[in-house]
Amino acid sequence: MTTTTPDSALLTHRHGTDGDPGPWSADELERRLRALAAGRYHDRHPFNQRMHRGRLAPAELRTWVANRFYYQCNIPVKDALILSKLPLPAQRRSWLRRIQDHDGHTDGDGGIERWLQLGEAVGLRRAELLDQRHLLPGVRLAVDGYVNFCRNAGVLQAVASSLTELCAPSIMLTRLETFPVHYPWIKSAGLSYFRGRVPQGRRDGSEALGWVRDWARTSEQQEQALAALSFKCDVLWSLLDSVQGAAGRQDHRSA
Ligand SMILES: O=C(O)c1cc(C(=O)O)c2c(n1)C(=O)C(=O)c1cc(C(=O)O)[nH]c1-2
Repeated sequence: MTTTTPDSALLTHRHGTDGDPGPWSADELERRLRALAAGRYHDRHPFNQRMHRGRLAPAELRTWVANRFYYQCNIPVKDALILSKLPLPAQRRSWLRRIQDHDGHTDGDGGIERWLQLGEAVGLRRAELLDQRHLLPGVRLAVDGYVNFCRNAGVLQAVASSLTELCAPSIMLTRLETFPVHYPWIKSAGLSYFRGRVPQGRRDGSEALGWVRDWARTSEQQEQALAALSFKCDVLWSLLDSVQGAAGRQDHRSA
């Protein structure tokens, strides 16, 4: 079992007077959101670290790809829930792009299709991903937890929970650099999901950050935004804890 770095100081510590600390400036809120994400992001998880150092066996990579598929499938679902909470046409138009990025405009494109191609490149048949036969209970719980969070939370918290995307482009670039070196058996075409997410993640992360800066004006709202991001870091971390646990059991069987 691995744990995330506790960072309750980021959630609570304020400089103020007379017991009424007052809200942070938008820049200070952004600094705290970025610091929280940088300290708790799943690029620090031992499973991702092993992946990026080329230490995963093909079966472990397949377990990760098959399980992450459930996350991929649910991203547009949670984005539809968020879209339904956005009050303005321009905001909904903009958020709609995220759903299209994953679902595509036709059957043959979009992020979910590209993840299926990644699956094929690591040796998984499409049917194996689509029928969820490899889905681990802990991964289902973590992803369903994220979707339900976005269903039940207010729009500020739901949008703030997507802010892990501030860190996602860099993890995509790490995979694009390290996979060809460490896993040359994976065809380059299979990595197109990661290529596509670099500009998409940058665009989405900065849009969501701008909205959160704008909306989180009170101390309570700012703390809600930080707590939402903290929760999302836990979702990603738990997902990898489950995948790592299953990979350990695979090792045990083959030992
Ligand atoms: O592979 C990753 O490490 C990673 C992380 C994240 C993230 O940080 O939430 C996302 C993605 N990938 C991703 O591909 C993606 O489409 C995505 C959408 C979101 C979101 O919360 O809206 N996060 C992520």
